[in-house]
Amino acid sequence: MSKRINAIDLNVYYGDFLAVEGVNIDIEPRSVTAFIGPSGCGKTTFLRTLNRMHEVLPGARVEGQLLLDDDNIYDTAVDPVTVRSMVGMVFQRPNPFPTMSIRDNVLAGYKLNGTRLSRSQSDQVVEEALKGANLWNEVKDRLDKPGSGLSGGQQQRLCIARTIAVKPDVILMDEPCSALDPISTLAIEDLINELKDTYTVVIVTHNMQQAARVSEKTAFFNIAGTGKPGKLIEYDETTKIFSNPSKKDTENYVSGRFG
Ligand SMILES: Nc1ncnc2c1ncn2[C@@H]1O[C@H](COP(=O)(O)OP(=O)(O)OP(=O)(O)O)[C@@H](O)[C@H]1O
Repeated sequence: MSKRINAIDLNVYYGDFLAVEGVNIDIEPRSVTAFIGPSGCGKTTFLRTLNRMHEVLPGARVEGQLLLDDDNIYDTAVDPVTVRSMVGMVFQRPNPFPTMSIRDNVLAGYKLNGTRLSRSQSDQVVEEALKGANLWNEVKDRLDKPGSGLSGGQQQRLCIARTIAVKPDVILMDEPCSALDPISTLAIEDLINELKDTYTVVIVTHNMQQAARVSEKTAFFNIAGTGKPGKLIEYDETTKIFSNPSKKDTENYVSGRFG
């Protein structure tokens, strides 16, 4: 279920603009890895290369290799749609399909990839995914009501249920709590802590306390100036990054001296 991610000499472009340069990183399965760094250093751009979402933009491309266990997801024979079913993504703003019921939101991945489930199979998928996202007890009596009727934090957990319903190997989260209140944020952080028992979780966050709370490893990205590419500066145990980083830039950033 959970897979190792290994980026080798990864360069990421928007047209001619090299946005992220030369990333080498080995992300462990069944763990939470946080990406931190100042605005514009390429955290989101790099995250979106991990499930080939980057290339949906015209002119956007990637050089280098991205291995999921031993398979390069950028191999010409690999279908990006398959990659996206193995590597799910949760976005900054909860984005349930507003007119769909809670139940249909959870099942959306199956509908999109054309998998037909019997009523009892789909009941089981819905219950398991909502339990996995710590949302079942709150919604089990209103599964046929629209997903848009939930609170922001519940909607984000519904999006996580939708992601885990298709049984991915990796879950990418791009600032999943930035639109949420502190209580909902804590619920998502607790959930992330549980998800790592089953999945490889990678989270972009601006909140350093959050990175410290949820992740085992942290990757610090930085940018030398406007128009320059973002680079991975330091990648280590989260406790080391926050207490005794090896690089001066990391220390300046985590101690709040810039960014
Ligand atoms: N669609 C795009 N087209 C062209 N350039 C882009 C696009 N999206 C991002 N960029 C550029 O790529 C670089 C990295 O941006 P990215 O959003 O990945 O940074 P980030 O570290 O996630 O920033 P933030 O913390 O502000 O979200 C920036 O210079 C940005 O302007």
